[in-house]
Amino acid sequence: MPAYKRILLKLSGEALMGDDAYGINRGTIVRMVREVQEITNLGCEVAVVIGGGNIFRGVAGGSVGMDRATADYMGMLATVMNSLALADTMRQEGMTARVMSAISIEQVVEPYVRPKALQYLEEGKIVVFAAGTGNPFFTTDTAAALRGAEIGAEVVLKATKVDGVYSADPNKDPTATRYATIGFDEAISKNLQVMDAAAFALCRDQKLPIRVFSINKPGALKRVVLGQDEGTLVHV
Ligand SMILES: Nc1ncnc2c1ncn2[C@@H]1O[C@H](COP(=O)(O)OP(=O)(O)O)[C@@H](O)[C@H]1O
Ligand SMILES: O=c1ccn([C@@H]2O[C@H](COP(=O)(O)OP(=O)(O)O)[C@@H](O)[C@H]2O)c(=O)[nH]1
Repeated sequence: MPAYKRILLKLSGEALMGDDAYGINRGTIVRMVREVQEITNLGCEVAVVIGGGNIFRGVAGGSVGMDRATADYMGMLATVMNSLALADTMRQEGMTARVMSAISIEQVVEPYVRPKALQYLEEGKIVVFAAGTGNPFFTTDTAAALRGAEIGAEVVLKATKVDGVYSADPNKDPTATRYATIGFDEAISKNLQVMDAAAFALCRDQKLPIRVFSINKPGALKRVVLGQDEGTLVHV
């Protein structure tokens, strides 16, 4: 029995590269999709937000002198590409997915319309939310928090390159230790960078818990959905 009826899964765009230098690694995307299939088979309704860092990050564009908002729109378009790739891989694996975009690009994907997204979820289809929040200066983590709240998800699952929330960035500080659970207020006040403060604050206000876990650990997503101890729970 899954611990959750409806979840919002945030997949790292950057992790899609696998061991490649950029872009979408075939083996990696297929593996991610099969893990999602396992949890839909458990009877879980799944909505997905995927990042774009494997193709373009607004902060990176901004740092080389590009207009930040323009760079962010490029980042949002990168998430549309990843969303299309993800939904197509789902189709190949026998699942039904629908991509909905926060920015209108109607010849390519349908626009985000909340009641329609809810309908798809009730029909057992996987909904992939593309283009983040549709606004520059935000991230796909914020989009995950926003859409998670909108669809009434019971939890936001952040599948990322680290296996949880640490006391400091574990890639920079080898003495950092992992939290089993942490409150939103503590995560925000300690300025833990695993997710941006806007995403944390939105989830805190909506009482929507977040679980952070490794995207590279086989079976971790299923363990999380079954309510087993995995990664870090960020709670109210
Ligand atoms: N306190 C922390 N705990 C865990 N990871 C952290 C922390 N601070 C910074 N990080 C970094 O945050 C990264 C995950 O965030 P991000 O780059 O936004 O991932 P994603 O591609 O999943 O959106 C990790 O790879 C890690 O290096
Ligand atoms: O609501 C949003 C979501 C995303 N982005 C842009 O899209 C990029 C890709 O998303 P993100 O960095 O969150 O992807 P990930 O970390 O998962 O690879 C971001 O850097 C932003 O430039 C944005 O401007 N608004």
